[in-house]
Amino acid sequence: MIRKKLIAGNWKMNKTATEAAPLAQEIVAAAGRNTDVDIVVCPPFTALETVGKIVDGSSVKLGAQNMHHEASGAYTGEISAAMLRDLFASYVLLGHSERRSYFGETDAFINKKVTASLKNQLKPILCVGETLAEREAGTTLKVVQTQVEVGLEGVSNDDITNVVIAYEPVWAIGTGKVATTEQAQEVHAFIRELLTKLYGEALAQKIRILYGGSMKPANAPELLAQKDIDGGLIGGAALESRSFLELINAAAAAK
Ligand SMILES: O=C(CO)COP(=O)(O)O
Repeated sequence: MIRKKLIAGNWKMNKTATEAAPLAQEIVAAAGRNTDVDIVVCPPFTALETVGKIVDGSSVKLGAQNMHHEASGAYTGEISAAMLRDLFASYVLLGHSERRSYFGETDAFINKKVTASLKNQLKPILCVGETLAEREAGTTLKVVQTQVEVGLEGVSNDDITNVVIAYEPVWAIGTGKVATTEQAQEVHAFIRELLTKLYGEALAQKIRILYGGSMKPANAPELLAQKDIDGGLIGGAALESRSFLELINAAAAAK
């Protein structure tokens, strides 16, 4: 398989630094030498340093959940790419649906972050996905197309293989309602087609497209077996080491 599977845990606004440490230790102890699957944990900013020290030297990589696109300046409450790099983050989630819906992030704004992250050697995980209303209105593919096209504006052929896309249908996030494998594969294949149009077949085949939204050990094997599903972006099931490790094992088995 040309694409190595990637399992990323998005801890969202959960875990103090004190609480994050044992979770990170358990993950490193059980999977820190696993090289079959790329593993990323994305704790809140306040736990980045603690978790970063724990995963250092293991195969578990550190990711942040957001960043600002400017290098520095008067942006109270914000965090720059350089600040993340300084704590040894190598990935950053951008455009998560919770950022889009609660904090008004637009595709154009998210695009600035995508290009800024790449400039700073951070790998962006660009999150896209439709709401329930958009799915019911039949506009899923159109919505996802705009999110991908605008999100990736200005990203060069040299940089695109450092980008990860995460398809997270909003109606499946935290709801226990997972997309069917057909629904997920349809959108993943569509995104791959879009990437092929934008970057050509050879590069598009190298880009990882993750599924997110109520992915659990029980439904992961079937999702991860789909041709264009290259891993998972996990919320709830990433907050407990046992389920997160089961997902890593499911990805290793699916490769
Ligand atoms: O939003 C998600 C990951 O970014 C998915 O969350 P859940 O796995 O809790 O549905």
